[in-house]
Amino acid sequence: ASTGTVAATPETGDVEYLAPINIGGQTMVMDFDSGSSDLWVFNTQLAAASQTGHTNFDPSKSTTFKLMQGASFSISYGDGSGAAGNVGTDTVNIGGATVTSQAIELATAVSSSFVQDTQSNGLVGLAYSKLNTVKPTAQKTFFDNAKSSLAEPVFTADLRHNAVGAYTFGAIDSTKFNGSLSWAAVNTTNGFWQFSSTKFQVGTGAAMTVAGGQAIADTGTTLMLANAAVVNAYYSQVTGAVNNQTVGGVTFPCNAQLPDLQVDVGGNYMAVVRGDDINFAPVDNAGTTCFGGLQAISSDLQIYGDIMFKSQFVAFNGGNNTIGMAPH
Ligand SMILES: N[C@H]1[C@H](O)[C@@H](Sc2ccccc2)[C@@H]2OC[C@H]1O2
Repeated sequence: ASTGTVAATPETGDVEYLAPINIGGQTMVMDFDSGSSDLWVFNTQLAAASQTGHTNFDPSKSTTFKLMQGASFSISYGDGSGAAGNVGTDTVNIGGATVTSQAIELATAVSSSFVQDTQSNGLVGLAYSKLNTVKPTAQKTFFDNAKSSLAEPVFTADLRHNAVGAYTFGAIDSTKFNGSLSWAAVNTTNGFWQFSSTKFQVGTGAAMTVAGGQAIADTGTTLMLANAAVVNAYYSQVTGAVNNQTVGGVTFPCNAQLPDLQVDVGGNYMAVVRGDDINFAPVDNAGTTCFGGLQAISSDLQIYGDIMFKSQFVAFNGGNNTIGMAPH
């Protein structure tokens, strides 16, 4: 039984968290994404202009790479970005956890936001394999393939504000969080790490309820996207907060005192998201106006992204489909 741990390094401004994987002897720094289920890479098939600035996997240099005849992928993400291409298999090693025949999706087209993001050379999808986009046959995620050989059928995300954290496969390091993990049931119907989240509390204020509220834990989303009623209640407590359509969301004075936000996870745990972490980044050069890390989403499915992960250590249990959280 194996385990594997890799450093999770934030891009400047905590925009995303990157970690190295080894594919057929080549190290690729990747964006680990618990909100999708494709492992795709920048590679030597891409147009030269798209390859510029990236590490490009070269299948011809891997003695273990095999093309998957007739297979292709095409993925679109929540933010409108996307990638498409063909598919092969190779040995993938993430910090010591190894899968010998992992589907590697080789992009032949990627959207501009990926090309511009030169720190990232692809995504490692860690949601449920039912979301995988490979045709004619959907492929398993690295975690799904590795699960049976891991010491425990789990992976964990220990993401930090402006500091190096870790992704671990096969073990839960209890020195990385305070107290004990609170576990919630995962609803796997949509293929996400989805749980009920219906209760909220802004600072020490009154608790509020969003009937039927659901959320997903998504390491690939930078911010925290919650129900508009919750977001409005939160920013009603922040002097100078305005919904700034030009900038694309709520801003406030950078010196604002931001309350903590508590969100329930699975009905029996209130996860505290630190107010400081909800001050995401300045929008002006003078650094007087800041953009909120908590923003409204119109869909019923809330997306708890890196803003939440900076306050909460998260364990994903693929053995019993539960999600564990504890403050860190
Ligand atoms: N699960 C997330 C995914 O990882 C990113 S893909 C991505 C796009 C551009 C830059 C970096 C990553 C996208 O935003 C939210 C959702 O879709």
